Amino acid sequence: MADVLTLTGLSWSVGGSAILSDVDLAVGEGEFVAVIGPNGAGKTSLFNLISGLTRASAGRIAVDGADITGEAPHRRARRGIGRTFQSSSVFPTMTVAEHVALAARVGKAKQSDALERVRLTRRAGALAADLSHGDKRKLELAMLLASGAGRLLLLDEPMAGVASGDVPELVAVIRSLHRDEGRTVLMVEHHMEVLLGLADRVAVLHHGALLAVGTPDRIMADARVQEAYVGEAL
Ligand SMILES: Nc1ncnc2c1ncn2[C@@H]1O[C@H](COP(=O)(O)OP(=O)(O)OP(=O)(O)O)[C@@H](O)[C@H]1O
Repeated sequence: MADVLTLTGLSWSVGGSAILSDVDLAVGEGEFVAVIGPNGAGKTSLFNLISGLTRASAGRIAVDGADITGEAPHRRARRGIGRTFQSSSVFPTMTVAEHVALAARVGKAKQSDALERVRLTRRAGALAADLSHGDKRKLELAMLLASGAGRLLLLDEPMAGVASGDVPELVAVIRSLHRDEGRTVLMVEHHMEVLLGLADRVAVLHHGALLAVGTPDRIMADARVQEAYVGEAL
């Protein structure tokens, strides 16, 4: 399995504070890696570095072996890096179909079946403002697919704010993008029960450093991980 994403000694400091320190992680083609860690561990900061929103202070980010550490976000998107954010980013007064059409135009990719693949076709004519949180998440995924930036998906807490009854369907959509379409996924998620059925490996961040990487079962049984989560549910 070739590595799609390779992080080497990746570090990020702000105003003299080290937020991420010396992170080494290789993600294989088609792999699903969950990123967990207590609040403030640096999970979103890691995604910001990979997607190019912030620049690394030290270390290297490579995609398919090419160094992209200093590359602009839009060039990373062209390499297939697609990212979602903790809070939904949709335009309330545009319909679902208009969102996907816009994403397809930006990316010059085919709009085709993006809505079908995220199971949102029946809401094509709805205004984004009228969607449930779960459907907004699906729309964001459809936009990534339509834009062509979905070979390496960075999903930042996609279940946040989603009604518990809608979680299984969203998990099924994400699983299908990974298993059926072979997309590589890096996903921040707090709920281990969600990750157990999805992730090949779990990477644990703690105080900006990578504490452990392993299968979900091994990570749940890891005493160092349990210690890092003292006072928080794992
Ligand atoms: N632009 C910034 N300037 C200063 N400090 C920052 C900045 N961005 C993040 N931080 C700090 O870096 C640390 C890591 O933040 P980050 O959002 O990456 O954590 P997280 O693991 O995603 O947390 P959560 O689970 O709460 O979303 C926090 O202490 C945060 O306050």
